[in-house]
Amino acid sequence: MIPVTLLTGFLGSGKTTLLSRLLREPAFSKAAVLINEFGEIGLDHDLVETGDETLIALSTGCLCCRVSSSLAKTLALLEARRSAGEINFDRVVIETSGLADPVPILQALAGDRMIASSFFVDGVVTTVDVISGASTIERYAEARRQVAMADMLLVTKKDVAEGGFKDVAATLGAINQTARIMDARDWKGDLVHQAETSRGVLSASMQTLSLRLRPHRHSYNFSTVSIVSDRPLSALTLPLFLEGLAAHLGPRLLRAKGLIAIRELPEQPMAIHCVQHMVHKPIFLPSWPSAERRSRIILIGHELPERWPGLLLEALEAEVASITGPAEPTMLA
Ligand SMILES: Nc1nc2c(ncn2[C@@H]2O[C@H](COP(=O)(O)OP(=O)(O)OP(=O)(O)O)[C@@H](O)[C@H]2O)c(=O)[nH]1
Repeated sequence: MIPVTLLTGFLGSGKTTLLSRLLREPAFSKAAVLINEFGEIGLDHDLVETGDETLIALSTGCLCCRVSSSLAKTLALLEARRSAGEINFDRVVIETSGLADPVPILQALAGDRMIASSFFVDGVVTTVDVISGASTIERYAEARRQVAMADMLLVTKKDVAEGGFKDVAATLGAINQTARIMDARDWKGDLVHQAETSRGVLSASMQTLSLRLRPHRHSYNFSTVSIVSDRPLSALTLPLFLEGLAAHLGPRLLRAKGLIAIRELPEQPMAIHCVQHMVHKPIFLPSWPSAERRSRIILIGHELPERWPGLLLEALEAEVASITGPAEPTMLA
């Protein structure tokens, strides 16, 4: 039986960062990884380093609403290829989208006979951001369900807000009395369930949860805006763009992330991240992770305007180029 770890947590709470670290731990060095993102275009699979054949981006869309059948098919295919000796993995990690409800995903895993005969869930790991975790839990039912279903609650970004841990831990403990709560940096990948007990424990917690919380339904009409540009952007444009977005969209913007081709450094894409009001420090990757070299920016939130974020980026880029020198012709989609 192959263990499956479900890695969940609200938008921007640190799932991909944790996963990248986890895959360097010996216990996870032969893990197959399935990544699901909310937007139309995915980025996370480009930000995680692992063997190409065992890193699979599940068709974008919310795993809990639309793609649980593709999850079952993907696991079945992985198992068939493993049995045929074509690929090698000894565990699976599923990173859900930040808006996913874990319950329908666990139900899909438990309800499929083929999956249940080859895989078992060894734990639900939920990341919670110490900066915005408590307010997110208050505002979004999705975040509460992710916390309620967890076996491990991993508090992230403690390095940025050391003092917030106790408060977040108290909020988490009030929702889930049985999960371990710890600093994400201290977790080495140990999990709780064994093959023999996994199904019973999980169905008991799913039942308890369904008594406590209303059935799965997203709390808002979440949407995404994708911006794709095939010419490099000026490094100066991006902070202006992110500030402009934050100022105009306020709490409706939950997440912005992107991989950007920078005019000044075209061989090293810049990864940008905004999580609610917080703009994280951009990081230059050493090289492009795949053949796709266009800049891609994804915004996730509710009541997002479809057109003007792209127009804003274009206008700011033109303005910056007028000061710093001309850029190549624009191609924003
Ligand atoms: N300082 C600090 N930053 C962190 C930590 N964990 C994650 N981040 C930053 O938070 C931002 C979002 O992290 P991700 O790992 O992409 O979050 P995610 O949960 O995978 O995001 P989605 O998949 O979009 O839901 C990035 O800029 C990370 O570098 C942490 O422990 N400390």
